[in-house]
Amino acid sequence: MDAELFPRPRAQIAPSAVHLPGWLDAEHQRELLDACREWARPPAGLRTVRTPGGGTMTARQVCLGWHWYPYAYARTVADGDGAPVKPFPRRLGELGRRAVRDTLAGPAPDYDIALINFYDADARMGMHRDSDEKSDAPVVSLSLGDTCVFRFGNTRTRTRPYTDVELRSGDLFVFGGPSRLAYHGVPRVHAGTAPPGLGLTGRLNITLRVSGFRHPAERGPAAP
Ligand SMILES: O=C(O)CCC(=O)C(=O)O
Ligand SMILES: [Fe+2]
Repeated sequence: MDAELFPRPRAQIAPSAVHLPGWLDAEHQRELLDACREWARPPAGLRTVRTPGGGTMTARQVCLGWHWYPYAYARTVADGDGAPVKPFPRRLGELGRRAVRDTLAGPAPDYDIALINFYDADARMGMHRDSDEKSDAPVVSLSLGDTCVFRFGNTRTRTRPYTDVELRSGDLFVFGGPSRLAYHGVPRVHAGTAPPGLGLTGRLNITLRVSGFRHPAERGPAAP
């Protein structure tokens, strides 16, 4: 990571919601970026997500382990090329458990879902809750590339009170416990702020979740 004039401290943003700046060093960021480039390739690669209202999400996405689409999970890219979702890599599970150990007390979860979002300079993500899982295990979020504004709110409304946090390349954000279902979003990406040595134009976010699914029927509505 680039040397910083003032180190950014760890911060608790809400109960059981922790921001750990610079958690991944430059080498781990590059390794994760290389892996994301592989995962983004077809089949079951990076895609534009269409919402039921006829809109599209501006962040493009690829899923590992379980395929998320608005608003359920499937084993195949039910809203895309129909290919089986790529497996959830063991090393992401280890990374997720380490992330939780370094931020929150409590058991180390068995992660089985990764959502990888790619943001170009104009991409955003509206305020939403990660509520399609059947587990209250903490969500782990890793950022690579351009800095963004991550808005972390409350469990009741999409609006205030919320806290705007700057997430930079290598930062970790974990939210669980009473904040697991808090609304959050990305109102802004600062173009051209990625570390020069990383080799990424734009921003990648890797979100790890526990599905809690035991039976296929538990994953939500049937595929379209
Ligand atoms: O890009 C981010 O930092 C947030 C992503 C997110 O909230 C999600 O994928 O559900
Ligand atoms: Fe989310």
